[in-house]
Amino acid sequence: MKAQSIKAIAFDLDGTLIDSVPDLAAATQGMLAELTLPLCDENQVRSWVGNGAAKLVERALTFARGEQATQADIDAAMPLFSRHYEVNLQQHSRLYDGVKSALEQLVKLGYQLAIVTNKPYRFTVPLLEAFGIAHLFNQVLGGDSLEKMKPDPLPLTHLKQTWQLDDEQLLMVGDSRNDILAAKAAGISSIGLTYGYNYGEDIGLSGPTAVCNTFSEVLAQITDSQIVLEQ
Ligand SMILES: O=C(O)COP(=O)(O)O
Ligand SMILES: [Mg+2]
Repeated sequence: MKAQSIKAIAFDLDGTLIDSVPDLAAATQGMLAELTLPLCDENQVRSWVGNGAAKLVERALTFARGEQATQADIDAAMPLFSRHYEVNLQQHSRLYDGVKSALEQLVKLGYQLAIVTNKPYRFTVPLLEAFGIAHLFNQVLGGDSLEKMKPDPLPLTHLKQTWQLDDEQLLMVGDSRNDILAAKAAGISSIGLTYGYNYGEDIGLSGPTAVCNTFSEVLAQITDSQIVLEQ
């Protein structure tokens, strides 16, 4: 499959465009403190991100209680986490280097861009707006926008249907095995980034079509006609 056939790109958010762990960690700490449970550290939170906010809360509670959190625990803690996170979405988070200019360049070149994140939708749009990149995306899918989230292919197959794209016309770019697994299950190519969060695991082990170390390399991969993405 050639890079030239790509028309649309689905970007993951946390660990791909935005280093969001500092604020996710602060919200997790705030939640644990309110529940008078032992606190965790930022590195632990980094290893818990990837399957949406409810899963992060479940992993934090399981750690703090020393036993598997029940659904009732999670349901009770979720509003606390959400309250802390929504007022501090971008206190300490930052866009990774080169992200904004590369996205602007891709839009200029005529690519359609989407966000396909496992983060709940209500946190996703304000975060994109806060960083001044919301207008660059034609579609934003949060982890709760459809019935299933990554690694299920549903958000990507939904995008293919909505935009009437063939498999080789859509590319997924992400930092987690969930992004790569979703892309594979949807039958599309993927670029795996090495700098994000992937449960401490090498993204190459998930078998993305290509691996990039920086966001600028992603732009080069997509726009450099020399480079062929082999499916
Ligand atoms: O919220 C998460 O757990 C991960 O979000 P992401 O899919 O944007 O990496
Ligand atoms: Mg991610």
